[in-house]
Amino acid sequence: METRIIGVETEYGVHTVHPTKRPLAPDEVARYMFKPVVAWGNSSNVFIPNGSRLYLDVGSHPEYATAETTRLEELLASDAAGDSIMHMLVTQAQQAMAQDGFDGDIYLYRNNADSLGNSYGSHENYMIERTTQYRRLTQALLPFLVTRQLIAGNGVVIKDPAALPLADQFPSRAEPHFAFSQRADYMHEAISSSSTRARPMINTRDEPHSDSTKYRRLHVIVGDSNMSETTQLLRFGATDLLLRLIESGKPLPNLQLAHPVRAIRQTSHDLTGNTPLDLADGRTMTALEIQEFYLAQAQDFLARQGPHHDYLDQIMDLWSRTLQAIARQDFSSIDTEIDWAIKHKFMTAYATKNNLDWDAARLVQLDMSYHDIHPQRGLFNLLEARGAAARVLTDAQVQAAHDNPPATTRALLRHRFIETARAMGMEYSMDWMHMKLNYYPMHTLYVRNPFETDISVVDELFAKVASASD
Ligand SMILES: Nc1ncnc2c1ncn2[C@@H]1O[C@H](COP(=O)(O)OP(=O)(O)OP(=O)(O)O)[C@@H](O)[C@H]1O
Ligand SMILES: [Mg+2]
Repeated sequence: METRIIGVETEYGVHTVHPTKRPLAPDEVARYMFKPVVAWGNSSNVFIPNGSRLYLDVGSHPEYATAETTRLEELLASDAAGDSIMHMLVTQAQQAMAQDGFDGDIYLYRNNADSLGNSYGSHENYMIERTTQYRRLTQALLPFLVTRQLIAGNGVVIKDPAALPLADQFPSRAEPHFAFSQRADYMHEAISSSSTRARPMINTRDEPHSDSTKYRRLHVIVGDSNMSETTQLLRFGATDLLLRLIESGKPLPNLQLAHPVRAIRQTSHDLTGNTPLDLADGRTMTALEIQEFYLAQAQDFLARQGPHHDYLDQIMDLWSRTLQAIARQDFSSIDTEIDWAIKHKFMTAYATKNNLDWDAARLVQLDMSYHDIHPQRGLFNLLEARGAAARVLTDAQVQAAHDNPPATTRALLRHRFIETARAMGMEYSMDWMHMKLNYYPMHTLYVRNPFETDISVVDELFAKVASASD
Protein backbone atom coordinates (compact mmCIF):
# COMPACT_ATOMS: atom_id res chain seq x y z
CA MET A 1 0.00 0.00 0.00
CA GLU A 2 1.42 3.37 -0.97
CA THR A 3 -0.59 5.23 1.64
CA ARG A 4 -2.21 3.23 4.41
CA ILE A 5 -5.22 4.02 6.55
CA ILE A 6 -4.51 3.29 10.22
CA GLY A 7 -6.83 3.66 13.21
CA VAL A 8 -6.66 2.57 16.82
CA GLU A 9 -9.41 1.74 19.31
CA THR A 10 -8.87 2.10 23.04
CA GLU A 11 -11.05 0.51 25.71
CA TYR A 12 -10.75 2.06 29.15
CA GLY A 13 -11.17 0.50 32.56
CA VAL A 14 -13.45 2.27 35.07
CA HIS A 15 -12.98 2.16 38.80
CA THR A 16 -14.53 4.15 41.64
CA VAL A 17 -13.28 4.62 45.16
CA HIS A 18 -15.92 5.48 47.77
CA PRO A 19 -14.82 6.53 51.22
CA THR A 20 -18.24 6.02 52.80
CA LYS A 21 -21.37 5.22 50.82
CA ARG A 22 -22.44 2.32 48.62
CA PRO A 23 -20.02 2.04 45.75
CA LEU A 24 -21.50 2.49 42.29
CA ALA A 25 -20.80 -0.43 39.97
CA PRO A 26 -18.51 0.36 37.03
CA ASP A 27 -21.39 0.10 34.54
CA GLU A 28 -23.37 2.66 36.55
CA VAL A 29 -20.38 5.00 36.56
CA ALA A 30 -19.91 4.50 32.83
CA ARG A 31 -23.57 5.41 32.30
CA TYR A 32 -22.99 8.64 34.24
CA MET A 33 -19.99 9.34 32.03
CA PHE A 34 -22.05 8.92 28.89
CA LYS A 35 -25.00 11.09 29.98
CA PRO A 36 -23.59 14.18 28.22
CA VAL A 37 -22.84 12.05 25.15
CA VAL A 38 -26.42 10.79 25.01
CA ALA A 39 -27.68 14.35 25.57
CA TRP A 40 -25.53 15.50 22.64
CA GLY A 41 -26.13 12.69 20.18
CA ASN A 42 -29.19 10.73 21.40
CA SER A 43 -27.06 7.63 21.76
CA SER A 44 -24.14 6.22 23.69
CA ASN A 45 -22.57 5.34 20.34
CA VAL A 46 -21.68 8.48 18.42
CA PHE A 47 -19.26 9.92 15.91
CA ILE A 48 -17.83 13.21 17.09
CA PRO A 49 -16.65 16.24 15.10
CA ASN A 50 -13.02 15.10 15.00
CA GLY A 51 -14.20 12.10 12.99
CA SER A 52 -13.69 9.56 15.78
CA ARG A 53 -16.18 7.20 17.38
CA LEU A 54 -17.03 7.37 21.07
CA TYR A 55 -19.11 4.59 22.54
CA LEU A 56 -20.19 2.44 25.39
CA ASP A 57 -20.99 -1.16 24.57
CA VAL A 58 -22.73 -3.39 27.04
CA GLY A 59 -20.56 -3.54 30.14
CA SER A 60 -18.38 -0.85 31.48
CA HIS A 61 -15.52 -0.18 29.13
CA PRO A 62 -15.91 3.17 27.43
CA GLU A 63 -14.25 3.04 24.03
CA TYR A 64 -12.76 5.61 21.70
CA ALA A 65 -11.87 4.68 18.13
CA THR A 66 -9.75 7.23 16.29
CA ALA A 67 -10.79 8.56 12.93
CA GLU A 68 -9.04 7.10 9.89
CA THR A 69 -5.54 8.54 9.59
CA THR A 70 -2.66 8.21 7.13
CA ARG A 71 0.04 10.03 9.13
CA LEU A 72 1.49 8.77 12.38
CA GLU A 73 1.40 12.17 14.08
CA GLU A 74 -2.30 12.45 13.30
CA LEU A 75 -2.93 8.95 14.60
CA LEU A 76 -1.13 9.74 17.86
CA ALA A 77 -2.86 13.09 18.20
CA SER A 78 -6.33 11.67 17.59
CA ASP A 79 -5.64 8.91 20.09
CA ALA A 80 -4.36 11.37 22.71
CA ALA A 81 -7.43 13.57 22.15
CA GLY A 82 -9.45 10.48 23.13
CA ASP A 83 -7.84 10.50 26.56
CA SER A 84 -8.68 14.10 27.19
CA ILE A 85 -12.25 13.68 25.92
CA MET A 86 -12.65 10.75 28.32
CA HIS A 87 -11.18 12.85 31.12
CA MET A 88 -13.74 15.57 30.40
CA LEU A 89 -16.52 12.97 30.67
CA VAL A 90 -15.09 11.75 33.97
CA THR A 91 -15.00 15.27 35.38
CA GLN A 92 -18.63 15.88 34.39
CA ALA A 93 -19.74 12.49 35.73
CA GLN A 94 -18.01 13.22 39.00
CA GLN A 95 -20.08 16.41 39.40
CA ALA A 96 -23.34 14.76 38.38
CA MET A 97 -22.78 11.91 40.80
CA ALA A 98 -22.07 14.31 43.63
CA GLN A 99 -25.36 16.09 42.89
CA ASP A 100 -27.16 12.77 43.10
CA GLY A 101 -25.61 12.08 46.48
CA PHE A 102 -22.89 9.63 45.48
CA ASP A 103 -19.46 10.42 46.77
CA GLY A 104 -16.19 8.95 45.67
CA ASP A 105 -13.62 9.39 42.94
CA ILE A 106 -13.77 7.99 39.44
CA TYR A 107 -10.59 6.55 37.98
CA LEU A 108 -10.26 5.82 34.29
CA TYR A 109 -7.42 3.55 33.28
CA ARG A 110 -5.84 3.15 29.90
CA ASN A 111 -4.58 -0.35 30.62
CA ASN A 112 -5.39 -3.93 29.66
CA ALA A 113 -6.66 -5.84 32.66
CA ASP A 114 -8.62 -5.29 35.84
CA SER A 115 -8.28 -6.98 39.20
CA LEU A 116 -11.10 -9.42 38.33
CA GLY A 117 -9.15 -10.96 35.47
CA ASN A 118 -10.97 -9.19 32.63
CA SER A 119 -8.83 -8.00 29.76
CA TYR A 120 -9.67 -5.20 27.37
CA GLY A 121 -7.72 -3.86 24.57
CA SER A 122 -6.02 -1.50 22.28
CA HIS A 123 -7.02 -2.61 18.80
CA GLU A 124 -4.98 -1.59 15.77
CA ASN A 125 -6.50 -1.34 12.31
CA TYR A 126 -4.31 -1.37 9.22
CA MET A 127 -5.76 -1.14 5.76
CA ILE A 128 -4.34 -3.70 3.33
CA GLU A 129 -4.99 -4.51 -0.32
CA ARG A 130 -7.58 -7.20 -0.97
CA THR A 131 -5.10 -8.81 -3.35
CA THR A 132 -2.57 -9.34 -0.55
CA GLN A 133 -2.51 -12.99 0.42
CA TYR A 134 -4.05 -12.62 3.83
CA ARG A 135 -2.85 -15.95 5.22
CA ARG A 136 0.69 -15.40 4.08
CA LEU A 137 0.68 -11.89 5.50
CA THR A 138 -0.65 -12.84 8.92
CA GLN A 139 1.66 -15.86 9.18
CA ALA A 140 4.66 -13.71 8.34
CA LEU A 141 3.62 -11.03 10.81
CA LEU A 142 2.72 -13.23 13.77
CA PRO A 143 6.22 -13.93 15.19
CA PHE A 144 6.82 -10.17 15.05
CA LEU A 145 3.61 -9.48 16.97
CA VAL A 146 4.31 -12.15 19.57
CA THR A 147 7.70 -10.56 20.33
CA ARG A 148 6.71 -6.91 19.71
CA GLN A 149 6.20 -6.49 23.46
CA LEU A 150 10.00 -6.13 23.72
CA ILE A 151 9.67 -2.79 21.96
CA ALA A 152 6.07 -1.85 22.82
CA GLY A 153 4.99 -3.61 26.02
CA ASN A 154 3.60 -1.54 28.88
CA GLY A 155 5.47 -3.48 31.54
CA VAL A 156 3.53 -5.07 34.40
CA VAL A 157 4.07 -6.07 38.01
CA ILE A 158 3.19 -9.77 38.41
CA LYS A 159 2.51 -10.14 42.10
CA ASP A 160 0.99 -13.60 41.94
CA PRO A 161 2.02 -15.62 38.87
CA ALA A 162 -0.22 -18.55 39.87
CA ALA A 163 -3.29 -16.32 39.50
CA LEU A 164 -2.65 -15.53 35.82
CA PRO A 165 -5.21 -16.84 33.32
CA LEU A 166 -4.40 -20.38 32.13
CA ALA A 167 -1.57 -20.51 34.68
CA ASP A 168 -2.03 -24.29 34.91
CA GLN A 169 -1.41 -24.72 31.19
CA PHE A 170 1.30 -22.10 30.89
CA PRO A 171 3.15 -21.85 34.20
CA SER A 172 5.37 -18.77 34.31
CA ARG A 173 8.16 -17.97 36.75
CA ALA A 174 6.92 -18.89 40.21
CA GLU A 175 8.24 -15.85 42.06
CA PRO A 176 6.72 -12.35 41.73
CA HIS A 177 8.39 -10.38 38.93
CA PHE A 178 8.18 -7.58 36.40
CA ALA A 179 7.09 -8.65 32.89
CA PHE A 180 7.01 -6.94 29.48
CA SER A 181 3.33 -7.08 28.58
CA GLN A 182 -0.03 -6.52 30.26
CA ARG A 183 -1.94 -8.22 27.49
CA ALA A 184 0.22 -11.30 26.78
CA ASP A 185 -1.22 -13.48 29.54
CA TYR A 186 -4.75 -12.97 28.25
CA MET A 187 -4.16 -14.22 24.72
CA HIS A 188 -5.87 -17.54 23.98
CA GLU A 189 -5.35 -17.95 20.25
CA ALA A 190 -3.10 -16.71 17.48
CA ILE A 191 -5.39 -15.94 14.54
CA SER A 192 -9.17 -16.33 14.57
CA SER A 193 -12.46 -14.59 13.95
CA SER A 194 -13.52 -14.34 17.56
CA SER A 195 -12.71 -11.18 19.47
CA THR A 196 -13.99 -11.70 22.97
CA ARG A 197 -13.96 -15.15 24.48
CA ALA A 198 -11.13 -16.78 22.56
CA ARG A 199 -9.04 -13.57 22.38
CA PRO A 200 -6.87 -13.99 19.33
CA MET A 201 -3.83 -11.84 18.52
CA ILE A 202 -5.15 -11.13 15.03
CA ASN A 203 -8.89 -11.00 14.51
CA THR A 204 -9.84 -12.21 11.02
CA ARG A 205 -13.43 -10.89 10.97
CA ASP A 206 -13.72 -9.36 7.53
CA GLU A 207 -15.14 -5.85 7.95
CA PRO A 208 -13.11 -3.56 5.73
CA HIS A 209 -15.06 -0.30 6.33
CA SER A 210 -14.23 0.44 2.69
CA ASP A 211 -14.58 -1.00 -0.79
CA SER A 212 -14.41 -4.72 0.00
CA THR A 213 -13.38 -5.59 -3.55
CA LYS A 214 -10.20 -3.54 -3.10
CA TYR A 215 -9.29 -3.55 0.57
CA ARG A 216 -9.27 -5.43 3.83
CA ARG A 217 -8.78 -4.18 7.36
CA LEU A 218 -6.14 -6.03 9.36
CA HIS A 219 -7.38 -6.09 12.96
CA VAL A 220 -4.49 -6.57 15.41
CA ILE A 221 -5.73 -6.99 18.96
CA VAL A 222 -2.62 -8.22 20.73
CA GLY A 223 -1.18 -4.85 21.73
CA ASP A 224 -0.86 -3.15 25.11
CA SER A 225 -2.57 0.24 25.51
CA ASN A 226 0.56 2.35 25.53
CA MET A 227 0.85 5.59 27.46
CA SER A 228 4.07 6.82 25.86
CA GLU A 229 3.92 8.64 22.52
CA THR A 230 7.38 7.45 21.51
CA THR A 231 6.39 3.84 22.22
CA GLN A 232 3.27 4.27 20.11
CA LEU A 233 5.29 5.79 17.29
CA LEU A 234 7.56 2.74 17.31
CA ARG A 235 4.69 0.27 17.61
CA PHE A 236 2.61 1.61 14.72
CA GLY A 237 5.61 2.64 12.65
CA ALA A 238 7.40 -0.70 12.86
CA THR A 239 4.22 -2.68 12.20
CA ASP A 240 3.39 -0.58 9.15
CA LEU A 241 6.94 -1.01 7.88
CA LEU A 242 6.76 -4.79 8.19
CA LEU A 243 3.43 -4.81 6.40
CA ARG A 244 5.11 -2.93 3.55
CA LEU A 245 7.93 -5.40 3.49
CA ILE A 246 5.55 -8.36 3.34
CA GLU A 247 3.37 -6.60 0.77
CA SER A 248 6.43 -6.04 -1.42
CA GLY A 249 6.33 -9.79 -2.03
CA LYS A 250 9.87 -10.42 -0.83
CA PRO A 251 9.85 -13.90 0.68
CA LEU A 252 10.76 -13.87 4.38
CA PRO A 253 12.49 -16.85 5.97
CA ASN A 254 9.86 -18.84 7.83
CA LEU A 255 9.91 -18.19 11.58
CA GLN A 256 6.54 -19.76 12.26
CA LEU A 257 6.18 -20.43 15.99
CA ALA A 258 5.18 -23.88 17.18
CA HIS A 259 3.06 -22.49 20.06
CA PRO A 260 2.30 -18.77 19.67
CA VAL A 261 0.12 -18.64 22.80
CA ARG A 262 2.87 -20.18 24.91
CA ALA A 263 5.56 -18.12 23.20
CA ILE A 264 3.86 -14.80 23.92
CA ARG A 265 3.79 -15.67 27.63
CA GLN A 266 7.36 -16.97 27.67
CA THR A 267 8.47 -13.74 26.02
CA SER A 268 6.60 -11.54 28.46
CA HIS A 269 7.97 -13.16 31.59
CA ASP A 270 11.64 -12.90 30.68
CA LEU A 271 13.15 -9.41 30.60
CA THR A 272 16.40 -10.82 29.20
CA GLY A 273 14.66 -11.73 25.94
CA ASN A 274 16.68 -14.93 26.00
CA THR A 275 14.17 -17.73 26.59
CA PRO A 276 14.25 -20.10 23.59
CA LEU A 277 10.94 -20.22 21.71
CA ASP A 278 10.05 -23.33 19.69
CA LEU A 279 9.64 -22.82 15.97
CA ALA A 280 7.33 -25.03 13.92
CA ASP A 281 10.28 -26.50 12.02
CA GLY A 282 11.92 -27.78 15.22
CA ARG A 283 14.49 -25.01 15.67
CA THR A 284 14.41 -22.52 18.52
CA MET A 285 14.99 -18.77 18.51
CA THR A 286 14.85 -16.29 21.37
CA ALA A 287 12.42 -13.35 21.38
CA LEU A 288 15.40 -11.04 21.04
CA GLU A 289 16.71 -12.94 18.01
CA ILE A 290 13.29 -12.81 16.36
CA GLN A 291 13.07 -9.05 16.89
CA GLU A 292 16.64 -8.60 15.64
CA PHE A 293 15.72 -10.57 12.56
CA TYR A 294 12.72 -8.32 11.78
CA LEU A 295 14.73 -5.18 12.50
CA ALA A 296 17.44 -6.27 10.06
CA GLN A 297 14.82 -7.08 7.40
CA ALA A 298 13.23 -3.67 7.89
CA GLN A 299 16.61 -1.89 7.67
CA ASP A 300 17.34 -3.77 4.49
CA PHE A 301 13.98 -2.91 3.01
CA LEU A 302 14.39 0.78 3.84
CA ALA A 303 17.87 0.85 2.34
CA ARG A 304 16.37 -0.43 -0.90
CA GLN A 305 13.06 1.48 -0.98
CA GLY A 306 13.88 4.71 0.84
CA PRO A 307 11.72 6.27 3.57
CA HIS A 308 7.99 6.85 3.06
CA HIS A 309 7.56 9.32 5.94
CA ASP A 310 9.59 11.61 8.19
CA TYR A 311 9.62 9.49 11.36
CA LEU A 312 11.52 6.52 9.99
CA ASP A 313 14.95 7.56 11.28
CA GLN A 314 13.53 8.02 14.75
CA ILE A 315 11.63 4.71 14.59
CA MET A 316 14.61 2.67 13.36
CA ASP A 317 16.92 4.27 15.91
CA LEU A 318 14.56 3.59 18.81
CA TRP A 319 13.88 0.03 17.64
CA SER A 320 17.56 -0.85 17.49
CA ARG A 321 18.41 0.95 20.76
CA THR A 322 15.65 -0.96 22.52
CA LEU A 323 16.93 -4.34 21.37
CA GLN A 324 20.49 -3.35 22.33
CA ALA A 325 19.30 -2.25 25.76
CA ILE A 326 17.68 -5.64 26.33
CA ALA A 327 20.73 -7.50 25.02
CA ARG A 328 22.98 -5.55 27.42
CA GLN A 329 20.41 -5.59 30.23
CA ASP A 330 21.04 -1.88 30.65
CA PHE A 331 17.77 -0.03 30.04
CA SER A 332 19.09 3.47 30.70
CA SER A 333 19.22 4.39 26.99
CA ILE A 334 15.45 3.86 26.53
CA ASP A 335 13.95 4.59 29.93
CA THR A 336 12.20 7.76 28.84
CA GLU A 337 10.90 6.35 25.56
CA ILE A 338 9.59 2.79 25.98
CA ASP A 339 6.67 2.22 28.32
CA TRP A 340 7.93 -0.91 30.05
CA ALA A 341 11.34 0.70 30.63
CA ILE A 342 9.86 3.97 31.92
CA LYS A 343 7.68 2.02 34.32
CA HIS A 344 10.49 -0.35 35.30
CA LYS A 345 12.81 2.53 36.11
CA PHE A 346 10.27 4.20 38.37
CA MET A 347 9.25 0.96 40.06
CA THR A 348 12.74 -0.33 40.75
CA ALA A 349 13.80 3.03 42.22
CA TYR A 350 10.69 3.08 44.41
CA ALA A 351 11.12 -0.55 45.46
CA THR A 352 14.79 -0.04 46.36
CA LYS A 353 14.09 3.10 48.35
CA ASN A 354 11.26 1.46 50.28
CA ASN A 355 12.79 -1.97 50.46
CA LEU A 356 9.94 -3.66 48.59
CA ASP A 357 9.79 -6.77 46.45
CA TRP A 358 7.56 -7.41 43.38
CA ASP A 359 4.89 -8.90 45.63
CA ALA A 360 4.28 -5.55 47.37
CA ALA A 361 0.70 -4.35 47.03
CA ARG A 362 2.01 -0.79 46.76
CA LEU A 363 3.84 -1.64 43.54
CA VAL A 364 0.68 -3.13 42.04
CA GLN A 365 -1.13 0.11 42.93
CA LEU A 366 1.57 2.22 41.32
CA ASP A 367 1.37 0.01 38.24
CA MET A 368 -2.36 0.85 38.00
CA SER A 369 -1.64 4.51 38.66
CA TYR A 370 0.74 4.62 35.68
CA HIS A 371 -2.34 4.15 33.47
CA ASP A 372 -4.67 6.59 35.25
CA ILE A 373 -5.55 9.13 32.53
CA HIS A 374 -6.02 11.99 35.01
CA PRO A 375 -3.53 14.66 33.89
CA GLN A 376 -2.55 15.73 37.41
CA ARG A 377 -2.84 12.39 39.19
CA GLY A 378 -1.86 9.59 36.79
CA LEU A 379 1.70 8.40 37.33
CA PHE A 380 2.67 8.37 33.65
CA ASN A 381 1.29 11.88 33.18
CA LEU A 382 3.23 13.09 36.20
CA LEU A 383 6.41 11.51 34.87
CA GLU A 384 5.83 13.11 31.49
CA ALA A 385 5.24 16.51 33.07
CA ARG A 386 8.56 16.29 34.85
CA GLY A 387 10.42 15.28 31.70
CA ALA A 388 10.83 11.59 32.53
CA ALA A 389 8.87 10.53 29.43
CA ALA A 390 9.71 11.80 25.94
CA ARG A 391 7.08 13.21 23.63
CA VAL A 392 6.36 13.19 19.92
CA LEU A 393 3.49 15.67 19.89
CA THR A 394 2.97 19.16 21.22
CA ASP A 395 0.02 20.04 23.46
CA ALA A 396 -1.25 22.19 20.62
CA GLN A 397 -1.41 19.19 18.27
CA VAL A 398 -3.44 17.20 20.78
CA GLN A 399 -5.68 20.17 21.46
CA ALA A 400 -6.31 20.62 17.74
CA ALA A 401 -7.23 16.94 17.37
CA HIS A 402 -10.05 17.40 19.87
CA ASP A 403 -12.28 19.09 17.36
CA ASN A 404 -10.57 18.71 14.01
CA PRO A 405 -10.37 15.60 11.85
CA PRO A 406 -7.18 14.27 10.24
CA ALA A 407 -6.53 16.11 6.98
CA THR A 408 -6.10 13.24 4.55
CA THR A 409 -9.13 10.97 4.95
CA ARG A 410 -12.92 10.88 4.69
CA ALA A 411 -13.02 11.93 8.36
CA LEU A 412 -13.05 15.43 6.82
CA LEU A 413 -16.41 14.69 5.21
CA ARG A 414 -17.74 13.25 8.47
CA HIS A 415 -16.68 16.41 10.29
CA ARG A 416 -18.40 18.61 7.72
CA PHE A 417 -21.55 16.50 7.80
CA ILE A 418 -21.82 16.54 11.60
CA GLU A 419 -21.21 20.28 11.86
CA THR A 420 -23.71 21.13 9.12
CA ALA A 421 -26.45 18.76 10.25
CA ARG A 422 -26.20 20.00 13.81
CA ALA A 423 -26.15 23.65 12.78
CA MET A 424 -29.32 23.01 10.79
CA GLY A 425 -30.91 20.97 13.57
CA MET A 426 -31.33 17.91 11.36
CA GLU A 427 -31.33 14.37 12.75
CA TYR A 428 -28.73 12.09 11.28
CA SER A 429 -27.07 8.74 11.68
CA MET A 430 -23.75 7.41 10.48
CA ASP A 431 -21.14 4.69 10.51
CA TRP A 432 -17.62 4.63 9.08
CA MET A 433 -18.92 4.65 5.48
CA HIS A 434 -22.42 6.14 5.63
CA MET A 435 -23.79 9.57 6.47
CA LYS A 436 -27.54 9.77 6.50
CA LEU A 437 -30.06 12.50 7.24
CA ASN A 438 -32.89 10.60 8.87
CA TYR A 439 -35.60 12.43 6.95
CA TYR A 440 -33.83 12.13 3.61
CA PRO A 441 -32.60 8.53 3.49
CA MET A 442 -32.58 8.57 -0.32
CA HIS A 443 -29.76 11.12 -0.22
CA THR A 444 -27.48 9.03 2.03
CA LEU A 445 -23.79 9.54 1.37
CA TYR A 446 -21.94 6.31 0.89
CA VAL A 447 -18.20 6.97 1.05
CA ARG A 448 -16.43 3.73 0.34
CA ASN A 449 -13.11 5.37 -0.33
CA PRO A 450 -11.44 6.24 2.99
CA PHE A 451 -9.02 8.54 1.13
CA GLU A 452 -11.85 10.79 -0.05
CA THR A 453 -11.24 14.38 1.11
CA ASP A 454 -13.53 16.38 -1.18
CA ILE A 455 -16.08 17.88 1.19
CA SER A 456 -18.09 19.42 -1.65
CA VAL A 457 -20.20 16.22 -1.85
CA VAL A 458 -21.40 16.94 1.67
CA ASP A 459 -22.25 20.52 0.80
CA GLU A 460 -24.08 19.33 -2.32
CA LEU A 461 -26.14 16.93 -0.24
CA PHE A 462 -27.26 19.70 2.09
CA ALA A 463 -27.99 21.98 -0.86
CA LYS A 464 -30.13 19.22 -2.38
CA VAL A 465 -32.20 18.63 0.73
CA ALA A 466 -32.56 22.39 1.29
CA SER A 467 -34.04 22.79 -2.17
CA ALA A 468 -36.18 19.68 -1.69
CA SER A 469 -37.73 21.14 1.45
CA ASP A 470 -38.34 24.61 -0.03
N1 LIG B 1 -10.84 1.41 5.68
C1 LIG B 1 -10.25 1.28 6.86
N2 LIG B 1 -9.10 0.58 7.01
C2 LIG B 1 -8.50 0.45 8.21
N3 LIG B 1 -9.00 0.99 9.33
C3 LIG B 1 -10.14 1.67 9.24
C4 LIG B 1 -10.82 1.85 8.02
N4 LIG B 1 -11.93 2.59 8.25
C5 LIG B 1 -11.94 2.85 9.56
N5 LIG B 1 -10.87 2.31 10.18
C6 LIG B 1 -10.50 2.34 11.60
O1 LIG B 1 -11.05 1.16 12.18
C7 LIG B 1 -11.44 1.43 13.53
C8 LIG B 1 -12.85 0.93 13.71
O2 LIG B 1 -13.24 1.08 15.04
P1 LIG B 1 -14.52 0.36 15.65
O3 LIG B 1 -14.43 0.47 17.12
O4 LIG B 1 -15.74 0.87 14.97
O5 LIG B 1 -14.16 -1.14 15.26
P2 LIG B 1 -14.88 -2.42 14.85
O6 LIG B 1 -13.86 -3.45 14.98
O7 LIG B 1 -15.53 -2.24 13.52
O8 LIG B 1 -16.06 -2.57 15.83
P3 LIG B 1 -16.28 -2.96 17.34
O9 LIG B 1 -15.22 -2.34 18.17
O10 LIG B 1 -17.64 -2.39 17.58
O11 LIG B 1 -16.24 -4.46 17.37
C9 LIG B 1 -11.26 2.93 13.74
O12 LIG B 1 -10.11 3.20 14.48
C10 LIG B 1 -11.12 3.48 12.32
O13 LIG B 1 -10.30 4.62 12.25
MG1 LIG C 1 -14.09 -1.00 18.53
